Amino acid sequence: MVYQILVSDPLSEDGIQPLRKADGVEITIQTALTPEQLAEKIHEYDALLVRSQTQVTRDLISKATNLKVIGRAGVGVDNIDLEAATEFGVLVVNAPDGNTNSAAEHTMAMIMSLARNIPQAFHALKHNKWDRKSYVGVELKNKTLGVVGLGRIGAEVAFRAKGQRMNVKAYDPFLTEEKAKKMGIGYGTLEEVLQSADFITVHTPLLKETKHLINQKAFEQMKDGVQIVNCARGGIIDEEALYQAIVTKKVAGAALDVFEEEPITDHKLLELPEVIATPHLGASTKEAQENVAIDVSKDVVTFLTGGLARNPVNLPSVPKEVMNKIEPYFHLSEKLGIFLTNLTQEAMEEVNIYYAGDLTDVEVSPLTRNTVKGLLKRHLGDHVNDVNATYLAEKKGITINEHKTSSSKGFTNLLTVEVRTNLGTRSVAGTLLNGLGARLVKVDDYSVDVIPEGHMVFVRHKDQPGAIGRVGTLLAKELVNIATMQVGRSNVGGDAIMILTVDKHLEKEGLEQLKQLSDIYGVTAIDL
Ligand SMILES: NC(=O)C1=CN([C@@H]2O[C@H](COP(=O)(O)OP(=O)(O)OC[C@H]3O[C@@H](n4cnc5c(N)ncnc54)[C@H](O)[C@@H]3O)[C@@H](O)[C@H]2O)C=CC1
Ligand SMILES: O=C(O)C(=O)COP(=O)(O)O
Repeated sequence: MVYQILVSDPLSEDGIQPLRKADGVEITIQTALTPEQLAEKIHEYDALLVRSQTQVTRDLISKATNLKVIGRAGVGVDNIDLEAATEFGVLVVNAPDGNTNSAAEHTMAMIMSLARNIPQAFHALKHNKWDRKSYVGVELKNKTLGVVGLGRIGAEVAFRAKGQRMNVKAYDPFLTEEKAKKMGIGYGTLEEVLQSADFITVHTPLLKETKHLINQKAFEQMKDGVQIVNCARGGIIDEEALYQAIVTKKVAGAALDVFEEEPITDHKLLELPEVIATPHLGASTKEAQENVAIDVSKDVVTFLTGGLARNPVNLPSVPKEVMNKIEPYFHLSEKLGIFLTNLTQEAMEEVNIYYAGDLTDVEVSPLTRNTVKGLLKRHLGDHVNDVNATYLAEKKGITINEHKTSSSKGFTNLLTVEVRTNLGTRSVAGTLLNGLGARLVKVDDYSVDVIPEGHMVFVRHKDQPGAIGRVGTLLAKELVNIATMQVGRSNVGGDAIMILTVDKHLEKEGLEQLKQLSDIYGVTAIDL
């Protein structure tokens, strides 16, 4: 299998070497496609690599029938419809660390350019004007820099601003007073930061909650003559409100690397002498581009070839040590889901997954997703994967609950899956036996010992002499060879079950004949 990868934005050639060197992948670089051209050819690709230009919309993703992964060579994923990607089972990975330094340096360059009017003075000089009077600046020393969003880039900017002898005051929902103290910076609410800063720089992602975070009301709270920097995302600052704040002299200057709409050349903010700007250059350094392209290329290849991506955006990332512990259970968890979904004829309302024994002290959410994938596959097919399994379950109104329990029933590890429908509850439990592999150990209330593999026939019957023989005889007549058989009963003469593993899939006709046998309550063919 050769995976087809499309690179639709300019990526560093040195950075995509991991892709070029990988076996089983073929790269196509086409960075000038119109949205329509991209939509037309996207179905040919297994992976798409982008920066911030390509708009990866729901419509595009819905046409990408072979797409498995979208790699964003950079941080911001606001150009990718994450909900659609998740729904269609497409993993999104980004490269969150590779351009932090460049973005922080660019922010500092913008702050210093603003403070000393460097772009304006240069522009005048280029136009033969030796003007020293108009471009008197301000020092950074002892001024307060308000940092809104103290993540990777915000923190690097804060660190550098301290080097300029600035006082730094930051607001971030995850920032505590203690952490701020350790970093040697001030801590405040958004309002306190806005009120006290001489320069304000934003470093949040663009989210519903951060759209127009800096709006007219925010400008009103600021000091007169404040200077504003946005090297994060257009839209965090309300451009109309910024324009008004500049023309009314509330804001003395603004440095913008990003805009609500990009690319843009004729914007009324660009006509103001107080505004300096760059065309989204924060991450445009040789080093950053190489870093992000390497990171994202590695993740895309790893994921396509069955590995675990380091920087998933629409899946929680799982540390390697945790993955090593839970990986052996993956096979079992999916099989339990598939087995149980075959026993469940009615619509699932609730799924409870119980982890016991060795599984109580590790992060098990990847196993939960895998079990849910197994549960949904029968009706939704291969369209269900680890990315969209829990999302699709929730969309179908199925509640998924994960429980850790001390009741491991004597097994060193035990995974129990229980499905509730309007008719009651069905459950199946499995364990991983040291050196022997996976086993089904319980179906509803019956204890069993079955390898969850291959073709199976699950029979519910009355515990009567001859019931087992009749099933065996009929299967022999259908030329279905029985490999193993497990029986269990509630009490003598009561309800009982048989789990047969057989050498081939039991066809519908054979199934119907089995159901007609006396003392048989139900028969299900299960292919694991
Ligand atoms: N201009 C450019 O070329 C570049 C722009 N960026 C942009 O910079 C931004 C920050 O990137 P990173 O620092 O890597 O991300 P990050 O995820 O490390 O940091 C973002 C921080 O914003 C905080 N935050 C979220 N909502 C907030 C709110 N309402 N108020 C205050 N803080 C809030 C988060 O808690 C987090 O600490 C992103 O929007 C990214 O796309 C990143 C690289 C280059
Ligand atoms: O990483 C980010 O979020 C950036 O904004 C960089 O964007 P770019 O890859 O330069 O189009």
